[in-house]
Amino acid sequence: MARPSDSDTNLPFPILIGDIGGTNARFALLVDAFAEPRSFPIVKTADFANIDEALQRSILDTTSVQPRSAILALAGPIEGDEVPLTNCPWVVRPRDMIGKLGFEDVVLVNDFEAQALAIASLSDTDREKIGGGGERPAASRAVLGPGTGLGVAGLVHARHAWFPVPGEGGHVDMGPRTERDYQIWPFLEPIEGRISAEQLLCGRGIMNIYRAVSAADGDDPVLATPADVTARALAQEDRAAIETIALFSTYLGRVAGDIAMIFMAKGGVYLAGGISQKILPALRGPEFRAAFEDKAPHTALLRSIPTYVVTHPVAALVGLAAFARMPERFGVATEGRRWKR
Ligand SMILES: Nc1ncnc2c1ncn2[C@@H]1O[C@H](COP(=O)(O)OP(=O)(O)OP(=O)(O)O)[C@@H](O)[C@H]1O
Repeated sequence: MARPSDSDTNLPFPILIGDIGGTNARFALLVDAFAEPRSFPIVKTADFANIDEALQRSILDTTSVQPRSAILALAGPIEGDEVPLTNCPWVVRPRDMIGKLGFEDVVLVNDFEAQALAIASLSDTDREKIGGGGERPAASRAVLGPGTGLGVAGLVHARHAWFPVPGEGGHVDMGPRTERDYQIWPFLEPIEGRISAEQLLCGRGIMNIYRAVSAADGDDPVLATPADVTARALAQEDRAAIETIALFSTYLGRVAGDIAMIFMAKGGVYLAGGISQKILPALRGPEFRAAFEDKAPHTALLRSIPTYVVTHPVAALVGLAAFARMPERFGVATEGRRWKR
């Protein structure tokens, strides 16, 4: 009978690792602690009725290696034996994975916990530095990821290990600060009266800012998707789109600076999520870093903190692979989220 276990011992290889978001699921297989991860094509969650079918058809049917355990990062809170995903109809049932797919051991973690694991070990080829001082290898770090939503996590170094600290930091309050903010704010769409960071800093947030900029100027919004807005902005073709992405960069810098102060993240603040990579040229501009540093009385502190855009295409899998190989390097508690045969 599969039961949640509180044991923190190593998982048996081969280990399947997976990062399952609202839109895409990315998987890789670790045959042993030393081999390079074998990756599989990214699958669309909408193409499969459930995760078991996706694993069977896109992984298990395509390899002779039978994974003995799985570590899956999920976009959603992990509670109980049935875990529904945010923004996707899949429900992950570890007991079914053990009973039907041949796994002996299944661990579930939060998707931003996996992003935090990743930033412990990304090399310079997997990140681009956007300002700030030098590296401090043992200092705390933080990661923010604008994508379908806004994920946030800290990464604390203690007792020779890295401890990921996932939370709901994407839902902190945002307020107007500049004169232009005060013009735009009345037109932003709130949730129950509140403008949270996630109302601005995700795909939906790009549209929220774009429509508010247009409304504040008395213009009709003509662009329909976040990709349209960023494409026009990066091509310097549309005034409202250009301002939208400049404001997005400013607001992302403000929140990133706040998160840096909360975690005292002298080791750096990392921007993950699909959108950071897509607007990288804009993040290299002055707005992001200026807003990040504009934190009197702590301007000098913030100036010293490096910021990075994560450029690795599947960073969460890098984090999960590092954890699978050397769990003792990380303070990841598996109580209540590990199931064994
Ligand atoms: N070129 C683009 N510029 C800005 N935003 C974009 C662009 N293309 C897609 N988006 C938006 O990015 C969001 C998806 O982000 P991302 O790719 O990080 O997904 P995610 O949250 O990791 O999702 P998942 O892991 O569920 O697939 C969507 O809101 C989408 O509208």
